[in-house]
Amino acid sequence: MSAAQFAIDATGLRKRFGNTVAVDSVDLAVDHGTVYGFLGPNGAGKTTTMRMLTTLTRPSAGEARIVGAPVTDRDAVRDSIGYLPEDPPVFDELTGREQLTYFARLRDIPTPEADRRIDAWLERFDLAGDAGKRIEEYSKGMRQKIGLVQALLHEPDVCFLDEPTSGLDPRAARTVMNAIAEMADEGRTIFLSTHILSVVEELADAVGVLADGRIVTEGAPETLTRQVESDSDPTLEDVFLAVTTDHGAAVQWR
Ligand SMILES: Nc1ncnc2c1ncn2[C@@H]1O[C@H](COP(=O)(O)OP(=O)(O)OP(=O)(O)O)[C@@H](O)[C@H]1O
Repeated sequence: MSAAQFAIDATGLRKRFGNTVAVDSVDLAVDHGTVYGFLGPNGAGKTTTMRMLTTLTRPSAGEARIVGAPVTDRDAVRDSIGYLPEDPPVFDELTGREQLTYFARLRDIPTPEADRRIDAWLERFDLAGDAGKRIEEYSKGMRQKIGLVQALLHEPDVCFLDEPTSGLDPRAARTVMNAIAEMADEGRTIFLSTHILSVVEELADAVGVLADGRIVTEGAPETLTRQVESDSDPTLEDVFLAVTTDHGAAVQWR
């Protein structure tokens, strides 16, 4: 593990598309070996932030580092990160196994080790029997599983996961959640963006809520829920509603 203080750190991160400020000024300091839940309404700027942190979009201003390496230096960051985007990049004409083998080559994983990891993941995700089918024949959930495996195959220090349980049946979603918890136990860092708050409630050590391109609240889930007034036991949903709307909310921020 690197000597960098944080797995992810960002200062004043900003992205403008023409007249649209997608990400305004985001500061982050995510500890090694933790799960960071990244929440926010549709259009808040979560994907754009993740694309900047994974070197896919260049920031308009500000800085970010992954395990100490600047995100503007793709070669320095590449091996440390894995990214599951909302629509995983897969080739319809390849089989599931071919897709993963192709990705393993791109990541320079030696073949025997790649085969071992691919077999283990396919087994874990109940995909072993379909590994020889072309991806065009896969269901949404099967594609999602392939996308997730290819994000994790090189065992990166920092994983960015956009809706990792989207489209998955409850058993597969549970497998993914267990895998995320295991990765954090191994010292990896997971930056988890999802609208499924129960997933964040279960897994996240810290939560940041983005609205209009800015982090409007951040902290441990139990710290955030303590700050919200609700008739029943406050949840992250109450926190989300309180900090992302200033009118009509059933809950109030203390
Ligand atoms: N390539 C682009 N060109 C122009 N505007 C963009 C581009 N990408 C994103 N935006 C805009 O930036 C803002 C933030 O979008 P982004 O996709 O980051 O939000 P999000 O929080 O991931 O939303 P969702 O939860 O719906 O996935 C939106 O207003 C969006 O229209």
